[in-house]
Amino acid sequence: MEVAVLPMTVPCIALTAGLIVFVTAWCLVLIKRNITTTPPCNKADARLPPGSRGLPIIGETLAFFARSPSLDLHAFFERRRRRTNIILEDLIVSLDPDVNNFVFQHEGKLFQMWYPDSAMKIIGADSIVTTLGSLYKHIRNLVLRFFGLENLREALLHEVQKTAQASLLSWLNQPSIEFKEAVSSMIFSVTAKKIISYDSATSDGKMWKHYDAFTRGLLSFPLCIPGTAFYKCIQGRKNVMKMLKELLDERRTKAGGCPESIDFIDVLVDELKEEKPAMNESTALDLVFLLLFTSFETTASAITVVLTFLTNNPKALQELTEEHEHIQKRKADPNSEITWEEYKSMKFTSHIIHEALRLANIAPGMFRKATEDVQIKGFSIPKGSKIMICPSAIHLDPVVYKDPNIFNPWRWKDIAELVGSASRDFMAFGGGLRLCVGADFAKLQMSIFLHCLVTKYSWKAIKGGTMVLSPVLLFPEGFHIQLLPKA
Ligand code: HEM
Repeated sequence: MEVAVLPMTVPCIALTAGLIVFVTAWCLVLIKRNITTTPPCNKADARLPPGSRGLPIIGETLAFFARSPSLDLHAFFERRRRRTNIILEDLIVSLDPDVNNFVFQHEGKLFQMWYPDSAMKIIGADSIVTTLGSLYKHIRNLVLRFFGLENLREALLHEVQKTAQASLLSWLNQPSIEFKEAVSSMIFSVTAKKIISYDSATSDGKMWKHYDAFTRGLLSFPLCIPGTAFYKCIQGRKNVMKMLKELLDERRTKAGGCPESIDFIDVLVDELKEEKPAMNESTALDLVFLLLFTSFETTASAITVVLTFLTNNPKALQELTEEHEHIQKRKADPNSEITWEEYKSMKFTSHIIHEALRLANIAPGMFRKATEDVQIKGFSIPKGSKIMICPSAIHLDPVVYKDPNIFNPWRWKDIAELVGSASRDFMAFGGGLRLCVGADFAKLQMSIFLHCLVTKYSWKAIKGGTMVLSPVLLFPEGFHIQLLPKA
């Protein structure tokens, strides 16, 4: 057993897969795949997790950031998986599924969400991430009014389908499109319409441009001086926030619109107008900023991963296509929209999505803080310790998933259907109380997009498509494809 204390700069995909954050922190790395189960111990007997300090100042930063040329477990984690090795002071990196599960199960009691200050600078100091207790529940319910199952069924199913069809058609005559960029913009137009009534056809594209600058800078070195990508990222956020503030002020002075055209920002304006508002303006604006961002960046990455796997797996593509052609054939009117029941019948599609998310580990780390002294498996985690939960350890565990590095959507046929998008062995959307609020929406968008794609089109890979972990998922050369009409 050893203790690893790492002063390091940690990039993490914070909330969702898209929230890539640079963090400068002193970290203790706890990583342990095979911690021996010890009998319940007295607090006095419990040991701090073992590990080792890295180099002075930089700790194990370089190893953590090193680019891994595949989706296999990142070398930084793999090395530690074989050791009994926990954290210590500020950051415990947990690769242990029992510990991960324990933390999720005790959310709000023994642990609470925590992200480092530098991450909060990017996602907003008053974001949903920092909210706790009844305010958190209130905000989560507000978000679910727009992105929960009822609204998915009543409104978003239709809107997602319409947008996917129009986007695919617009890509058809182009010699090459960078797929992730194109999908990001498509998704942004759906979610931004719901959140701020953004109309991609009439907009001047400024907000999308600022978000784009923000996203590109997220993976850069956090040096905030003019000219650097990180500086542009921060400027991108400032510009978006300015636009959102102007929009909020404008809506405040307007009389209420008709119920059908109410968007998320209208709901927030009503909240702020209350005599004792549950949230303040800053919380409202940070929420809108985060929702807009997470909703497109994460899902676009996920769809790109799916397309990459399908390109290299003709058998999976064929079974997927058959599933959707079957749905199409059973329709009385082939041009009618996908119904909720048809969407729910897309079983193989959901296997593809879960398999891609399992392998891609779009959100490689989730951060929590211990609010009490906690004993887990014979180790002591002192109150105030910060923990990074790493789902890739379980997603790539050969005991849980046979041949874990192989894309095998068929394995999901033997796995019990997930209740609420997560299980002890599947944490792509997190777990516990803080489970991703957009999980159902993301899966719906992916499924409907795939339906529209495989029933009408085929594609040819032109360039790129390589996926690497750094430790966040990257497409260093993008993924350029040509969309073709189906033969
Ligand atoms: C494939 C797509 C997505 C993935 C892989 C993903 C992943 C995640 C993960 C792992 C978390 C938990 C973070 C933590 O526990 O620290 C999370 C939280 C969150 N996600 Fe997603 N997400 C996706 C799509 C979306 C979408 C479409 C939305 C917006 C509609 C969204 C909004 C959020 C929000 C607001 C939270 C914070 C929830 C809370 O604190 O309770 N995500 N996501």
